[in-house]
Amino acid sequence: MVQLPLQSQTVLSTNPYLELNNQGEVLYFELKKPQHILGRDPNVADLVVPQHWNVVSRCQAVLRQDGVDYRIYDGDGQQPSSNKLYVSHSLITPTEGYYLNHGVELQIAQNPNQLIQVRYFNPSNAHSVTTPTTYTIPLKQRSVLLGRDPQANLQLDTPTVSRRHAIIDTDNQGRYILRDYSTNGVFVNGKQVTGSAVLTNGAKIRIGPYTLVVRDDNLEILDQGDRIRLEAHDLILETKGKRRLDDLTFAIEPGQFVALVGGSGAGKSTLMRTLLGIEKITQGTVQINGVDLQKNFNLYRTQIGYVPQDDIIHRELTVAEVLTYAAKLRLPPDSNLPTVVEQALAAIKMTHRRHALISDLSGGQRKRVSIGVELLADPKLFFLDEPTSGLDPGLDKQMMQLLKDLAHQGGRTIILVTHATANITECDRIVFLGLGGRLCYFGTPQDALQFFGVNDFSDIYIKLEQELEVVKYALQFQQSSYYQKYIASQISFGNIQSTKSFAPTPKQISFWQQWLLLTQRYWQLIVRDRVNLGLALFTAPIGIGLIMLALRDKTPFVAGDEADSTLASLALQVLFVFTCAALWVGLSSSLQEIVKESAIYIRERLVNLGLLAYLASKVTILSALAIVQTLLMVAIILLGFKSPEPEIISWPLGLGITTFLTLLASFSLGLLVSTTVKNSSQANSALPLLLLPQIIFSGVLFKTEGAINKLLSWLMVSRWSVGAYGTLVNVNSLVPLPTQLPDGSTIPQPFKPSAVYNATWENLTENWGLLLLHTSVYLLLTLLLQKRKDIF
Ligand SMILES: Nc1ncnc2c1ncn2[C@@H]1O[C@H](COP(=O)(O)OP(=O)(O)OP(=O)(O)O)[C@@H](O)[C@H]1O
Repeated sequence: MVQLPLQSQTVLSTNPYLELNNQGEVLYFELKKPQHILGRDPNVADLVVPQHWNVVSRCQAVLRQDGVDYRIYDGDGQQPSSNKLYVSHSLITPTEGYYLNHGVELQIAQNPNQLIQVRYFNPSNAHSVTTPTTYTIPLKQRSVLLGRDPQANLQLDTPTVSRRHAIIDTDNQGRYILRDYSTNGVFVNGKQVTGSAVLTNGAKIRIGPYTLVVRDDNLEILDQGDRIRLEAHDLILETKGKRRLDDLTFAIEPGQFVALVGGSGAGKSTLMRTLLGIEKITQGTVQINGVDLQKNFNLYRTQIGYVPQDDIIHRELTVAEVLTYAAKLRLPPDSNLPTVVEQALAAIKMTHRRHALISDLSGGQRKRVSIGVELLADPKLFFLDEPTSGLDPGLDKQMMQLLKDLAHQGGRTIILVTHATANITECDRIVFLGLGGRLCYFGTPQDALQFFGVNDFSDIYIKLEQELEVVKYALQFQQSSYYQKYIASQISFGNIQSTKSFAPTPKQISFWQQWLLLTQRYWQLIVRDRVNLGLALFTAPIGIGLIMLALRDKTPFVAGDEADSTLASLALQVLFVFTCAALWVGLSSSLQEIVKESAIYIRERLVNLGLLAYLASKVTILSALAIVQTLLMVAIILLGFKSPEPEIISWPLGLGITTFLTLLASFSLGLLVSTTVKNSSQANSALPLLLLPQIIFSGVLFKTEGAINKLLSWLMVSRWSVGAYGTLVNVNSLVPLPTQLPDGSTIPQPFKPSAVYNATWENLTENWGLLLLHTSVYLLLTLLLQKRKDIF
């Protein structure tokens, strides 16, 4: 919060007066009478604004003297005005009005490109100063630093703002130039600044939640963004002809705690995703402080908190580690991370459990940590999808109270989906949806009981089981006094222009920073899961050790003194086991790796996670794992089997490269499957299905004859892996010379030499090249499929 002494404008007299600022055009009105009317129509109003100020209604507001000051009412004191009157984005009603103190600032309309600032001054009662919400600093002839730094000329103290976020200088033509040095970016007139931007008079600058405006030679805070009002206008969502949201209109005031309730399939989650800006709507708008959310999602993506139904935390980390990684990923690198993490821990009342592993926490505590992750960025608009599901009644109550406190004490607007109604009275408003996304009620929980004529909330669910009843109540609600009170009088029907949309290119910490962070986190997750790590490292060596036992003193890769017609087949079988072992461990180490954290990925991607950095961190750690797996496999093979004579390349080196490339291709295939399956159990079921064709079409157990079989074998990692091993061992050379029978014929050999195993460089590099090609194609497909999951 910026708190500075009021920089008052020209004082006209000692009488109270209003200052109206319409995008830089300023008017003053002295207040002398017991009642004044502000408006555009001279027949109605005595404080008349010019006709082209069409944001102002014909009768915009009534001011009635109240002691030495005035109280202001929206519209004519009975009917609201079109664009409404707000104080810090909270609606001022026609009937209750708002008491004016010296220095207070109101707005007509909300959209920063349209709104008119109204300031009230009373020089004779200036001691009752309220903290002014506006702060102006001069820009002329100096360098102005904007940021979180206490030394900044304009301190913007919120976690998503960098210490030195941007600097405004004057160039030699007298123009103001803004340079962006931040992590989360600067938007000027809705466009993201790349490097620098010229600021013209009236330019709107967005930095984190703040909206600033250049007025003449000053920079003014137009909105601190710490209070968010949300309006849904005529929301309709249809999918394949089926209506999922049916013309919903309502407004949620800053700091309200709101529950979306209704029967299963009524559309609660759909509505939440729509309000959150991540579900495309067929018709209607969602406005955040008067700005169309869907068209300006990037402006708000770091300002909105969202806790989906699934936990968005890794179970292998401790509470403090989860919060620290999330803070490093989401906040500017110059943030005071320990303090931010401490504050989040305190807000979720988990300071005492900071070192506990997430897997050791209860469901309610895990949910609290997910909430803590979102609180790091101090969002003023917060969505939660069923945060109390699975909690016992006591925990349900604690969670609802925690959320209520976060809303009321932190000034946050909190919207949650819930099925639990035991503590619904903690909410300020409930949105009751019926089948087909119909609005059956909007208002306080207490009035809901009256409207439906019941004593218990669960009875409302029973009443709304039948679609006919839903239609009846939706209509009844529209005609009720509750609709007038909670919706009609709260909605602004002004002509709201939507600000220009722009390409969604959120700025994020650099690729390398994200990669390093994600790699560190992934490494920690892998080493914490000791059992899986042990299986990943030792399964293949154990498998190979078992073959050694089975073969006893046979040397499959080296021909003995006596001709053995089965030796080549045996060598190929053993090499095939190497391939299968590498395939098995490669696939099983990677199949779960994307799907198991898909909820976390989707949430982090929505904030600022880079897809390339994410996949690169997976490939880095899995490659490191593959190197260790390779070393172990090579070591056991060298120990257990007599090495063949090197023909092209040394056996240990060739063995190592082939094993590593097989592992690389296998884990890439695993990642590809992990990105396509829906859940972890599908990933597990996929393993045999993936291995079977690799075994059948490897060319070892069956000859790959015919075009289709050949093509299929080309698509198998196993074919190229066993091809490379066979080339290194020179399997063809293990076939003894055919024994001639007295009649001149020869005894048929069990193994016919194949061109696939020709011991040449070309053959070896072709096999390795194809393994690399498989790897590249799988990773590219993984990237594309993962990209397709993006909401924007
Ligand atoms: N992606 C989608 N495409 C088409 N229809 C969908 C989609 N997602 C949900 N629906 C349908 O929209 C309706 C509302 O679903 P939604 O999940 O929003 O309901 P809900 O009230 O949150 O239900 P629950 O309480 O069971 O979670 C349902 O009929 C559902 O089948």
